[in-house]
Amino acid sequence: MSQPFHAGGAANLLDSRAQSFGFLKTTLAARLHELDFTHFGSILAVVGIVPAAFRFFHSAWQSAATWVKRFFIASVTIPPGDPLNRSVSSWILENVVEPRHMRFQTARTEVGRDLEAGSHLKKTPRAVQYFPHWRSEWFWYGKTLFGVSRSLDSFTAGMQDPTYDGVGGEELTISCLGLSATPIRAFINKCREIADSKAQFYVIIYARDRFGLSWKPKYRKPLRRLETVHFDDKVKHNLLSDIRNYLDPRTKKLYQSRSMPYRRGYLFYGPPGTGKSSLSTALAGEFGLDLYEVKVPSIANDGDLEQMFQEIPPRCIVLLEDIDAVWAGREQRLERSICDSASERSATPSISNVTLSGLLNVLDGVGSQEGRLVIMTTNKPDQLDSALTRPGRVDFKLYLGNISKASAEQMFMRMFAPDLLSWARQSSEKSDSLDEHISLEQLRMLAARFAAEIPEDTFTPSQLQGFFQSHLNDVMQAVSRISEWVKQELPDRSDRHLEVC
Ligand SMILES: Nc1ncnc2c1ncn2[C@@H]1O[C@H](COP(=O)(O)OP(=O)(O)OP(=O)(O)O)[C@@H](O)[C@H]1O
Repeated sequence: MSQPFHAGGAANLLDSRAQSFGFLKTTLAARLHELDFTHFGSILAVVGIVPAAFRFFHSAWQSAATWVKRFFIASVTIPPGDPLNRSVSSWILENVVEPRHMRFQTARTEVGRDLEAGSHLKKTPRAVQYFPHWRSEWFWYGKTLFGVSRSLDSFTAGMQDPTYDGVGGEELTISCLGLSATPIRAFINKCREIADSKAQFYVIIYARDRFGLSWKPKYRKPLRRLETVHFDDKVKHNLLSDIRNYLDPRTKKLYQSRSMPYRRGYLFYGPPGTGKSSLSTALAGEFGLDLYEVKVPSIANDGDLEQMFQEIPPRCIVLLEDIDAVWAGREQRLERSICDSASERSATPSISNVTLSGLLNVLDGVGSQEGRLVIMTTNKPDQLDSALTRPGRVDFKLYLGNISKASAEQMFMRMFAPDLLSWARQSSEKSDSLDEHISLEQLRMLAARFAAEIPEDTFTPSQLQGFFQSHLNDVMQAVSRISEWVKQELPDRSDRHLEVC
């Protein structure tokens, strides 16, 4: 049943509201009567003066700061992208910015890393990276107070490049109180020493930035020891002594005193997956050199190539990978891009306008720099122009081929020997399981048994690496399954060979 409507209740409510408004009205009227309007004038005058006073103090502060800067502050500015910038920025991040737990941060989705927690899901959530958003900081180093400021103009643009890790890409200015920049130089040197001592465990690979305007450190790869790249020991020894001799400062003087250009070129050739790139990176680590990756097909013209080479420092490795592919198929690609419709054309990979003579010119032309080590790699050495491989441009040719029995044995030891340590630890914890673990001597015997199954010069090292990847957890299984794997792979190889023919 519906409730009856009581008009009396509503009327009471209206009455009580009317009473309270009346009370407010009378109180306000009484207060306004008491007010002296001359006070309003003073309040307005004070309020009007505040901005003017603020402007005055602000400009006084700025002039004082400029004056102090001019006479009492020394500063050093480091341009963005310079390796020194990275060294100093890393120190400041680690020792000043991160401990202060900045409240302002920049976040972006990390490329190439998924959150492991979600790996059971079909669509794995991607990890998020956070970067402190700092502009200027003060800090003590020893007994000196330093200031550091960072120009953030390029920071947001740099963040759009997934390979940029937020370190070293912005102009830095370090300052300190005093009339000399010596304390800043000492500080910068210290940062460099620390960075160098850390970098000895990494190879830094430089590549052109997205716009092709400057060199940027693209990857920091953990050092790969030369022992992990398997090929003929004698050839390896010759290669190493050749490079060691070239990098010796006495060789430079000898070359210069005899008016010979101080350059050395290397050509690594052989089938795909035989270690040409791996060897280049391992050599950079062995000799403590940075590696500059030159991708000729993505360079617009000879002028850009020349500019790139001019910006490469003298002591480093310049790597030109798959050099045969640069001009191969260019005619077909050109034809295709002329015939294709506009939309299809935009999807066609860009065609390099770099000419062979442009490349020869940067390698050993009149204006080319000296002291570098140029490595070219190719799968098809016979397709290279003889001008590119003549002595002076290529001084050492190295063939990397299929794996030998000896190298297969070394590879086996490399795959399983690191486990010896953990086996030893486990066996000391559980004395009853001692028999299950293998000694170094036993492992050597297994390696010999394994290598005996591998036909000489038949499989590429990367093929064998693929086999190890699926048997890493069980050394005995690796030995027992290898003959079966060889049988499986061999017919495949002959089929493929027939197809190619
Ligand atoms: N000689 C080798 N010793 C050890 N590992 C090797 C060797 N050759 C290849 N590998 C392994 O195989 C993989 C591919 O090697 P890499 O890229 O160096 O070969 P590549 O000859 O440069 O191939 P491509 O010509 O296709 O560029 C790497 O993971 C590497 O560890």
